[in-house]
Amino acid sequence: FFNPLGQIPGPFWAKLTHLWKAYHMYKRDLPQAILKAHEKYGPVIRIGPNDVNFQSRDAIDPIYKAGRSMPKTIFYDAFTAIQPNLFSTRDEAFHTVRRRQMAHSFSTATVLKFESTFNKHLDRLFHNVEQSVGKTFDMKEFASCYAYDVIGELAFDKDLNTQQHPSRDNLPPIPDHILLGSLYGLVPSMMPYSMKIGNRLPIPGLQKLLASRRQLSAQAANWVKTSIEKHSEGDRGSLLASILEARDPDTGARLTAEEICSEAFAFLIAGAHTTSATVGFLFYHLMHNHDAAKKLAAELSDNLPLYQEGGNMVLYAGIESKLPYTMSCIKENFRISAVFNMPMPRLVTDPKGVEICGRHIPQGTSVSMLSHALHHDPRFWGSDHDKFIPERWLEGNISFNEVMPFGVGHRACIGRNIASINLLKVLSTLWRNFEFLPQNQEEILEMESVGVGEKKGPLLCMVRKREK
Ligand code: HEM
Repeated sequence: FFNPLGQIPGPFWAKLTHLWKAYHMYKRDLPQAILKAHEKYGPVIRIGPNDVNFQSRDAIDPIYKAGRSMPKTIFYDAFTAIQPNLFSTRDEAFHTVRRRQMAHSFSTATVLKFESTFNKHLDRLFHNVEQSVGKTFDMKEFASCYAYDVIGELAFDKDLNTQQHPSRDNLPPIPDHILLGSLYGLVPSMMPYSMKIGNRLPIPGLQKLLASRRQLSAQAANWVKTSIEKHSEGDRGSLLASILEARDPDTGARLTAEEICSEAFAFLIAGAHTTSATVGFLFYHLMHNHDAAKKLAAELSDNLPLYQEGGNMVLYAGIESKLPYTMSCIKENFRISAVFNMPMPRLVTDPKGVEICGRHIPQGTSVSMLSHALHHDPRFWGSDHDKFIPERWLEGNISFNEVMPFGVGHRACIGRNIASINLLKVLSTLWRNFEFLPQNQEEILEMESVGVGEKKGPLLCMVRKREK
């Protein structure tokens, strides 16, 4: 009766307890549950006792472009692995300095200096796909190993080479780490205790996961230590080397070994699964949409030569403008299957509260948006929002600002250039040289999300090599 959010509709249990979100996160269907709740209750809903979620582009600016007055909420504390890092910190002053310190290392110009790293791993991916001609294989598994190797080498300056024997069993359980963080973070009242309690609960699966997390972070610390030892002044030949050279813009101070380790670890967690899941969805959509696949192949063959192993890899510079249809496939995939699917919560700190979509939201409320819900809003995208239609980006005059796969504002993804370059190179190289065919043309796409969504189950396919 007296709760100022009492008038905002939403699922019954969500108004009473954070466990509604945690339950759906555990079931790996939180994005679908929130979208369904929007379909039932409208664009402004309660997804927790103190959480309001918006499905309207009018909410983007007041939530994500209000700067320091809307910091991240306690949800993100669960993603602090070693020390506070750029992704997880709630301290806006800390964030400003750290982001300025590292921004240069993520600019397009800097990332393109590491293009040979992308090429090396893409060559291995190419080789693995080529070796699979005539067989059925899981493209998701290939993409996971590829993404882990590329992001691992960028973050740690170390060739992890899981593509040598591409198997999910050789990868650390990054999706499980994300699930654990998301579950801990979604029940804020438990946050100060959940990590401590989690360490003591006699649940074998949980203890195995926590042990693998400790092992990965110890390994990461070792890799960073080795890199620091071999680093020489002025060397910016890799992302890690570039970060080792990064300075605090005010004091000129460099990041300490622990700080670098924490950031590098976060790059792996934030960058590897998001990239491989995006590749998985993109290849699924193209394999199940003949027209789009044909147009894509035609554009690529008009503009790019076939890749001969050991020859020259597709170079990023200048290809974006030559490949409008390819770019629209990538954009449409980001829309229809946005992988970053945690509601990105921000805290209202203004004592007067804020006005969002005509609603007064009081101080202390957690407000959020979910890409999946925004990208499937039929009021904006039409009744065919569930269809993969790259043409909407060419004909509809729609701007990429209508979607938010990388977040928005000062906390948006710092790795966006890495992800975009990676995707364009992978898609153009593989689709130019191979025809991908799904094992099951009738398969219906289902997403499962641990906070980052991926196609449920394997992506079984076959390939034919293109001759011209
Ligand atoms: C397709 C790939 C990717 C997607 C869809 C994606 C998506 C996102 C999103 C939506 C956010 C905002 C999160 C929020 O506000 O809660 C974010 C932040 C972030 N991402 Fe990515 N990301 C991708 C790749 C990467 C890569 C490759 C890296 C690093 C190598 C990376 C590092 C980060 C970091 C450090 C942040 C926090 C930025 C800040 O708070 O200043 N991401 N990402």
